[in-house]
Amino acid sequence: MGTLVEEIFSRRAGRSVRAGEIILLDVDTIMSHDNTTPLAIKAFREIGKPIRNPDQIVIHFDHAYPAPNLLAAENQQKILRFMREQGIRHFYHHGVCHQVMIEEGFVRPGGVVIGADSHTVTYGALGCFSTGLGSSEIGAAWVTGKCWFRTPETILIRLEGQTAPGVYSKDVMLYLAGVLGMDGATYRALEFEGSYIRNLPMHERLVFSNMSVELGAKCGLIAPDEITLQYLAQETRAQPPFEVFRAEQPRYERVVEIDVSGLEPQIACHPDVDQVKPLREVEGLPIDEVYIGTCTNARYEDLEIAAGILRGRQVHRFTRVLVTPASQTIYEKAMQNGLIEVFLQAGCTVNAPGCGACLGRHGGVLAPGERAFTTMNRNFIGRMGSSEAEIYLGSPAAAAATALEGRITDPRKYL
Ligand SMILES: CC(C)[C@H](C(=O)O)[C@@H](O)C(=O)O
Ligand code: SF4
Repeated sequence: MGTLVEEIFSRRAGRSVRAGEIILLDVDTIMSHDNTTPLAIKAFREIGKPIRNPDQIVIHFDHAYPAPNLLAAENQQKILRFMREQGIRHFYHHGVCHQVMIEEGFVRPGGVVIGADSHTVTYGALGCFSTGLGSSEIGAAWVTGKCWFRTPETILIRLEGQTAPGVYSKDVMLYLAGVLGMDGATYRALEFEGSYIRNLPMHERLVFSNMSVELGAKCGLIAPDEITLQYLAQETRAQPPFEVFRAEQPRYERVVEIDVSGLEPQIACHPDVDQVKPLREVEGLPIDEVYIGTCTNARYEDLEIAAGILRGRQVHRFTRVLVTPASQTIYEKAMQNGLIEVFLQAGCTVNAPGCGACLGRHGGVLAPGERAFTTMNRNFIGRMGSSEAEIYLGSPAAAAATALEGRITDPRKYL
């Protein structure tokens, strides 16, 4: 009984848990990656106790992979040695950690997953409580297999209606970021529901959970349903049976209702994710780099939408257009279905799956004065390289249209 997060915590604890309560829970999986594992190892060594269960631990190389410099190479070498020493088998270098976690079946409705990465919240779209933690907390969880949480209060986001052509879940989420603001959900659980969500395919639902942390949320949950179960069966290695549950007589701290029917394509402007406007208002702004990638919007369907716009056309001569599929599986499917060919023929650069240009360390770093349009989730100053660069966020369709014109372009023009 209660909100989705109370429901998940109660099931796990075997008794009724309510918002505000601090609770110690067994976790299913503990995730970290090339960027955060070294500090977790340090914390683990300081604790000086053995790993409870190496099979609970999943480590990814994705943030700067293949290593773009000596420091990254040495860190990855150190992690590989640690995994061998500790018998950690779940190691992936097959794309952005969050996408791979889902594909490989580590994410289940009712599950509890922690990760040394803020976008661990992504798994909430499958009804899994998941949240990002600091590396030392992760090192401690390796030893105990547990983690403490303060059960968050919940803000319900009720989304009704149907979006117009050219408007995607990314536009709706950006609009919500504009409404709530960057600290609008600090340490709250977000719960997404309504007729829009119920009809939404999983790849679009994932955008809401993924970007929940941009509003400060501890998690972003969607109740598991038929769409969830089908997705788990068809797109992941997760093994049934799966728990299906919903919020029962929930008490919400706040309810935000949005009718998505009237929305047009949105854009988050430099330098914050809540600087959101209808994209039309900044149309024509010149763009040096377009980046279609990340754990937010580089799934197969995102690439398909972008390719649909780029097919048979050429991207602007002086705009770098980078496409980085979220995972190897997505890359492979995109290749089999001719999408990679479309990107290459249009003049895009297709990068190895992973975080790519997102962190500003490799794969498309921005120079001072450059301006990027990307499908990412963050656009704060310095995110993609120079602190004098600007970043704008939008949907894959808007990114593709912008790539063609070399300036911010309304995707509806190319539908
Ligand atoms: C490097 C990592 C800790 C970071 C995060 O936690 O989110 C990164 O993935 C990001 O998106 O900024
Ligand atoms: S793709 Fe970007 S936002 Fe996602 S985990 Fe990687 S660095 Fe973080």
